[in-house]
Order: sequence, then C-alpha cells, then structure tokens
Amino acid sequence: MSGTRAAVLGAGSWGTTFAKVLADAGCSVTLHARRPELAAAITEGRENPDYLPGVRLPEALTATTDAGRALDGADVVVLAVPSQSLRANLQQWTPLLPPDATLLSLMKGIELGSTKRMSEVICEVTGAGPDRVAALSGPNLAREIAEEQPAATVIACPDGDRAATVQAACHTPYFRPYTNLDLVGCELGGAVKNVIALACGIAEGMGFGDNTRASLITRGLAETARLGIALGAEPATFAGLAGLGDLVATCSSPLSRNRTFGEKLGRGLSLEEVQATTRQTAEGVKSCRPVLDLARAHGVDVPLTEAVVKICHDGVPAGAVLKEIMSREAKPE
Ligand SMILES: NC(=O)c1ccc[n+]([C@@H]2O[C@H](COP(=O)([O-])OP(=O)(O)OC[C@H]3O[C@@H](n4cnc5c(N)ncnc54)[C@H](O)[C@@H]3O)[C@@H](O)[C@H]2O)c1
Ligand SMILES: O=P(O)(O)OC[C@H](O)CO
Repeated sequence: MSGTRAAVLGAGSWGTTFAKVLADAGCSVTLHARRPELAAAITEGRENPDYLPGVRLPEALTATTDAGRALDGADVVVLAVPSQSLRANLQQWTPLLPPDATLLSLMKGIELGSTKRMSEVICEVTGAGPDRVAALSGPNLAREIAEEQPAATVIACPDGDRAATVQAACHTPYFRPYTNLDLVGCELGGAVKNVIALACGIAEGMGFGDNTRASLITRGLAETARLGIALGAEPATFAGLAGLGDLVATCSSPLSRNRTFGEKLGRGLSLEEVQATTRQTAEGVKSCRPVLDLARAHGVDVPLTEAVVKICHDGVPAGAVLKEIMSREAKPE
C-alpha cells in the first residue's frame, strides 16, 4: 500500500522485523532506535546486527534516534518496546504523536501493578479513543518472518475499517494479516501464551517430552479462554491465530525467548542466572504475575499461570510445583 507513512518505535527483534514487513508492503518506514550506532547500522549498513544479524533490510526503511523525526507525518505508529516500559516511553512520545494516526501495538504483555492490557495503557497515556488503537498478534517468531518464511497474523481493532487499513499496509507475499474486532481476546491470547511457553520450557528443561507439552498447550489454552471470556473476549478468538496459533508456535519453537527462558529454569538455573544469559525480552516472566492478579480479580482459575509465578517469583522448585499441579482435585474436562 504505497503512500502510507509508518513510524516504528522500538528497534529490537520484532520492531525491526515488522518495519521490514511494512517496507516490503510498500510503506515508507522510519524506525526509532535508542542508540545512534544501531540507527546508523540500519540506515547505512541495511542490517540490525544486534537483533537480526544477516538479514538485509529494505531501502524504504531508515532509522533514527530522533522520535520527533520518526513520528512526523506518520499515518501508523507502531509500538514495539517491552510491555513494562511502554508507559514510560509513551509519556515521552505522546506530545509528538500525529493527532489522527493509528496506534498499533505489537506487544504481548500485561502491565505489572495496573493489570492493564497494552491498548488500555496506550489509551490512558495518549488520550486516544479505543477505535484508534489496534494490536497485532499471531504466530510470529521474528527471525522466521525476517527470513520471509510464510506466516499469518491478526490485526485486532474495534474499528473494522481501521483494522482493514492496517491489514493492507502490512500484507506481503510472506506475511498474511487477518482482521478481528476482538481486541481483548487477541491481546490476552498474546500475553498468556508467553506464560504457558515458560511452562513448556520448564517441562522441556526437566526432561519431559511431547505428551507433557501437548497437555500444557491444551490446558493452557483452556485457562486463557476462561480468563478471556470473563474479560469479555469472543470464545472463537482462542481457536484462531492469536490464540491456539501463537500458543503452538511459541510453546514448540527453540526460537521463542519465553520457552528458552523456561528451559533454563527447568534445568535448575535461578531466575537471576537465566536473566544474566539474555538481553532480549521474555515477557511472560513479568506478565505472569499481573495475569494471575487479573484472574483472581475475576474469580478465574489459572493453575498453570499460578505454577509459573511460584517457580519464577516465589522460589518454589519446579519439581514441587509439578507434584502439586498433578495432584489437584480430579475433574471433568
Ligand atoms: N521477537 C518476536 O519474535 C516477537 C514477535 C511478536 C511479538 N513480540 C512482542 O513485541 C514486543 C517487543 O519485543 P522484541 O522482540 O522486539 O523485544 P527486544 O527485546 O528484541 O527489543 C526491545 C526493544 O525495545 C527497546 N526499548 C525501549 N525502551 C526500553 C526499555 N525501557 N527497556 C528495554 N528495552 C527498551 C530496546 O532498545 C529494543 O530495541 C514484546 O512485547 C514481544 O512480546 C515479539
Ligand atoms: O520469542 P517469544 O517467546 O517472545 O515469542 C515471540 C512471538 O510472540 C511468537 O509469536
């Protein structure tokens, strides 16, 4: 869709990859990076060596450390920073936002403390109405998409026309976006799958195989849908790309940061030891707590999320949590 101007704020794995998708779809794209050396490597070297080494970035994509320059005249503003830093980042960017631009969240997390979804944080900080805010979510491991391996995704927005405009702006021969009006369900699917991927990684690290993973995926989907429905989501969303699709990809792929993080915990490393091994974002580590808080506030049972919180934050050994979860009261499926 030639003529669309996009600003992508956050030059990590997914921000850079999605900036490439937009450029490949015909948009003119400016990517905001925090470090000048990274902005220069992207604009002059056509590569993001820190997050996507070896991937050639298109000519229609430039990078800058100047947020005002990136946002000037943007039709679509894409937010691609870690969920827990969105509020602070947005407070700086809000005065620079073009008044009618669509605000598109790529983030998959729930805010600590407030238990807000990312679109709720965006509306609160920027004052934008909910019809101006969209979220993109689906089975989208950045590296695979940067390599142009075919994948599908969902653009969720309560305003269907706006969702369709974003869909057209990022549709390429390797990236196929669908629209969905269920913003709550799509955002929740993306946030909770990271918690379940941690559980799958922990199981992998403990030496368990495919039956365990399939059981976690299936019961993880059940608790995601229970919570989502309590929050007003459409049940069908959880059978779609932003639900089951993303859950399967993230829980199965060695490329997933959440699954990899869990695997190291399952092998016996402490949270701090695992954190020291990566600079990339494993959103489920922080989001598991607000997901549990949200579930408790709505009287929803989320045993796998509770188990992940215990292992990550309460120092309970994975073996003890496993025994507890397997001996829960037997019940119908
Ligand atoms: N990587 C993927 O495959 C993928 C796919 C779909 C969705 N997501 C989601 O997209 C969001 C961004 O993920 P990512 O993979 O690009 O993360 P990343 O860790 O690769 O990059 C994060 C980016 O945010 C910037 N940033 C700005 N403020 C920051 C702060 N205060 N602290 C730390 N970094 C800050 C960093 O400089 C970096 O450029 C996450 O919510 C993630 O769940 C990621
Ligand atoms: O690497 P992860 O675990 O953050 O997962 C990346 C994407 O969300 C997969 O869709």
